[in-house]
Amino acid sequence: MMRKKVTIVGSGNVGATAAHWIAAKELADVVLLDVVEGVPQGKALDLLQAMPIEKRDCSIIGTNDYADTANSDVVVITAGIARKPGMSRDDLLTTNHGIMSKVVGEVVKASPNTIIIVVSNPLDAMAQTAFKQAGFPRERVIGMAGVLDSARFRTFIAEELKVSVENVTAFVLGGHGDTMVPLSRYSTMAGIPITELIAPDRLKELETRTANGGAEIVKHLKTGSAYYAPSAAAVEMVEAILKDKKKILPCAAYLQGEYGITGLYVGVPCKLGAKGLEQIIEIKLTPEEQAALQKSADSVKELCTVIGVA
Ligand SMILES: NC(=O)C1=CN([C@@H]2O[C@H](COP(=O)(O)OP(=O)(O)OC[C@H]3O[C@@H](n4cnc5c(N)ncnc54)[C@H](O)[C@@H]3O)[C@@H](O)[C@H]2O)C=CC1
Ligand SMILES: O=C([O-])CC(=O)C(=O)O
Repeated sequence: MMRKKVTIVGSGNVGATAAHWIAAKELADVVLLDVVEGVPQGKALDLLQAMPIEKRDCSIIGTNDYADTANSDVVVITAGIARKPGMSRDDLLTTNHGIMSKVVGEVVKASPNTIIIVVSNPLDAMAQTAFKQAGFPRERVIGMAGVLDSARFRTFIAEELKVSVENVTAFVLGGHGDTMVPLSRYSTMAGIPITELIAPDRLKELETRTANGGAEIVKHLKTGSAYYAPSAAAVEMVEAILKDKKKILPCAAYLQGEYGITGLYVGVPCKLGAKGLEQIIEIKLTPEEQAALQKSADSVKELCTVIGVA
């Protein structure tokens, strides 16, 4: 059987670490691409030389040439600038919009049948940019944010309840920004709703920490933003697609009336399989939850309007 091929555009912190997770899981051959000469080549060669130690067989190449990315099964786009302390993700909008538009044009020429996973920020507006630029059906352009935000929420819940992270499920919906919507009502410990286990005030604190999860790490790092959990989250999506797992994950998807939202990328529960986005799961929301989701969608729309992709 031919191995699958995954291209990662942007070989910085998130991109290179995503390559690391893919290789460690032996999921696919990896092509790391960047505009900077030498960096993708050096990181790819270094990672490749870890394979005998890790007992994994993957080809890993670094390049500046999209010809090497031809016919990728999945392309993960992490190209762009990351924020520093004092910045919001929205401050990256114009620069990353320019980068995303260029990158997607090249990706699509080299791999017209690929599935694109967008990671660059501000996430939902960048997914919308990629979707419009690619001209692909919505099934093949998906944004990564909800898996990360939910993983943060799960981490905090597991710490609070002193249980294994494996026992905790959680959903965070909405745009990947301050207005994201951690859905405590649909989050569980061993199947028990956490709303029955954690007092409302404390739960609110965990939700707020989740919504500020990215900024908390930026404040520590000072030179950039999170990358271990973000890259692991993107790779969970890659794995669900390559293995046709039909896995339900919160992802940014182009809504066409679901949740009362049309023509916009927003984080919702999605089924991922070999075709990419295979289904959007509509869960019943309370009026407060629906209003919070709508508010989040409104802030995504504002950004999309600024860059002309609304
Ligand atoms: N969706 C999410 O949940 C998350 C999104 N991010 C975003 O992901 C992006 C990448 O973050 P990091 O890897 O930490 O940044 P980084 O600065 O370490 O890496 C970005 C890389 O993109 C490359 N690049 C810039 N323009 C390019 C182009 N035209 N073509 C190819 N490569 C290009 C740069 O040379 C650099 O190597 C940022 O926008 C960040 O905000 C980061 C974490 C989570
Ligand atoms: O905070 C950032 O800028 C990077 C990101 O999206 C996250 O870690 O959630």
